[in-house]
Amino acid sequence: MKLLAVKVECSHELEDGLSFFMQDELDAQGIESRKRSDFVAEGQKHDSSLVELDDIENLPKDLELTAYFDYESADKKDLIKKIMDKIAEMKSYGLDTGEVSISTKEVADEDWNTAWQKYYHVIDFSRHLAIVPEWEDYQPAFSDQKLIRLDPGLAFGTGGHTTTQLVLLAMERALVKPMSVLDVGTGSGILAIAASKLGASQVLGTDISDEAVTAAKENIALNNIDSIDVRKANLLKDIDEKYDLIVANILADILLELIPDLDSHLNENGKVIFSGIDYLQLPKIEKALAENNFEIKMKMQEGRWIGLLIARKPD
Ligand SMILES: C[S@@+](CC[C@H](N)C(=O)[O-])C[C@H]1O[C@@H](n2cnc3c(N)ncnc32)[C@H](O)[C@@H]1O
Repeated sequence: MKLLAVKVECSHELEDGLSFFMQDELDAQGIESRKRSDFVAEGQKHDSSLVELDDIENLPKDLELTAYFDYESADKKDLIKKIMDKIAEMKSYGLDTGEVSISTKEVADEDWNTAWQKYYHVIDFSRHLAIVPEWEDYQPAFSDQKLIRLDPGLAFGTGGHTTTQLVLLAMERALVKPMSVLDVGTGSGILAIAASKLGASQVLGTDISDEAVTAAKENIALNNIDSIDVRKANLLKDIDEKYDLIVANILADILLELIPDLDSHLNENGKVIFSGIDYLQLPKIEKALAENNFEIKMKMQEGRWIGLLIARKPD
């Protein structure tokens, strides 16, 4: 599928309002935000940093928001006009817009998937887990720290993205015994592999994308694990089994489709971990969960991303 990428360079003061507008009113399929201040903060971390400042090409002047639209149905001129009008409206509220420029380009879907993966180094994520690119050496900080070896290829999931890390954190909390785990939207397979390394008894990873299924299988083999299956599937359709833990790091609108099918795929006392939720989209997810008899046991936020640990409401 071809995508139209619309890049808006402006002041960081517009980030929330403009992201919300492009996602909710212009129907962007995804939004990537590059903010100078984030890179500077990452660059100041010690040697476990996810991003080396010196490696960054085209460090943004302030904020770069890139929204991705379906190429076939997008009307480029109309989108630009609506974005410019919105920026003018935000200026009239007294926001500093900075120096605004808008550019567009056509990209293959894969370019979007790999956009996160440019700066990929060892991530010594926690006491229990480190994520190690296939081509790098790493000496575990603890003798029993588990290594997730990865070559994400074209699939999403290097471990560097906040949304993935929120699931890893919640999984460390939730996996208190050898559980069966379903990883919906497995991408590179990172969460399925992490679940297995954290002691899951049996894991299924699914994805709608052929590239992801291939990448996940390769990464599972790289980690010498034989208790993980990978299957192409659209959310929970065509999945018959029940699981103790279901994890899904997918954008909020797709999670909304998944919620009604959760109950029939969860064992008794089963748990669910969601990530990929922009904080502006959280109310929709909270409402849908409540309507389907689920409650939020733990809520995590990093930047604008929300991760949730969820369970059935008690009877
Ligand atoms: C944000 S990535 C998450 C990858 C990995 N699990 C992680 O946490 O880093 C979302 C993944 O969901 C997959 N996906 C999107 N829509 C889907 C659907 N309807 N059913 C299954 N997978 C889907 C995408 O192909 C992509 O690999």
